[in-house]
Amino acid sequence: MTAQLNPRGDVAVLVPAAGAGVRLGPGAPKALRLLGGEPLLVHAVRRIAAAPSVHTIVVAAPATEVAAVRELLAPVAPVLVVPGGAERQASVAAALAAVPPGPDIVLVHDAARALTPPELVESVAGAVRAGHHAVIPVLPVVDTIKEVGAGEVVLGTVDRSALRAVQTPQGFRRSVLTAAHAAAGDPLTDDAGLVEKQGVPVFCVPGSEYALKVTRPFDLALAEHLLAAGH
Ligand SMILES: Nc1ccn([C@@H]2O[C@H](COP(=O)(O)OP(=O)(O)OP(=O)(O)O)[C@@H](O)[C@H]2O)c(=O)n1
Ligand SMILES: C[C@](O)(CO)[C@H](O)COP(=O)(O)O
Repeated sequence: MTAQLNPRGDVAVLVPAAGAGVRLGPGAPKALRLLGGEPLLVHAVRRIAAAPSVHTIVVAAPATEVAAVRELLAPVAPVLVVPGGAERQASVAAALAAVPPGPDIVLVHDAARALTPPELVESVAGAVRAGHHAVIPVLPVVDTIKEVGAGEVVLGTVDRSALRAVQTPQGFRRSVLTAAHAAAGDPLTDDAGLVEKQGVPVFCVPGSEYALKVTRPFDLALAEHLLAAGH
């Protein structure tokens, strides 16, 4: 099977899926844990593949699970699978290195955001296509945010009007993401952070509540409800 989805598409999506899922508790690597009877990664890839602009999907799998992940995803969508690294950033770099010639837009999307709608993939890619070299989906921060010091004593209340909670997929001109990873130092938690360090402006688009990251057991329970409700 070719690893290409839409040959006219201009978007490659990298899916870091090599994390352990420590915060979710003991079990299989998080991307392989079940949501509605199917691994999180299957849900994520199915939704990415439904986005019409997507040309190629590259999954960074846990190193010991590469063959199993290829087999798992074969009936879902044509994908390339590479071994991930010890940090998310290394997993993204490995997937980026495997993108074939062609796509000029690269999105990076956590397998853990399993219910992300295809429309968000399209809106992030569309903003890159429109001229923004780096694009992130964001949500407003809904809670009051406190800065806390030693002994759990509040130091102050943070002005949250300028704060945003950041999701994936994050989208980039391919050359911009490649240069940012080539220059990367200590691992950061997201790719936009690397691009910011290069002085490239990062543009925000509205995120989606359904793009929640399954991080803790509560998130998985919430995702189960959303899936059962048809998302
Ligand atoms: N070495 C790593 C670490 C993380 N990821 C991926 O990056 C995404 C976001 O990471 P997170 O949700 O924090 O996953 P984990 O690192 O698995 O979580 P934890 O810190 O609880 O172990 C996930 O899809 C995860 O599989 C990865 O590909 N390679
Ligand atoms: C990339 C990310 O999902 C954006 O919210 C997030 O930064 C991943 O961070 P984590 O600490 O590895 O969950």
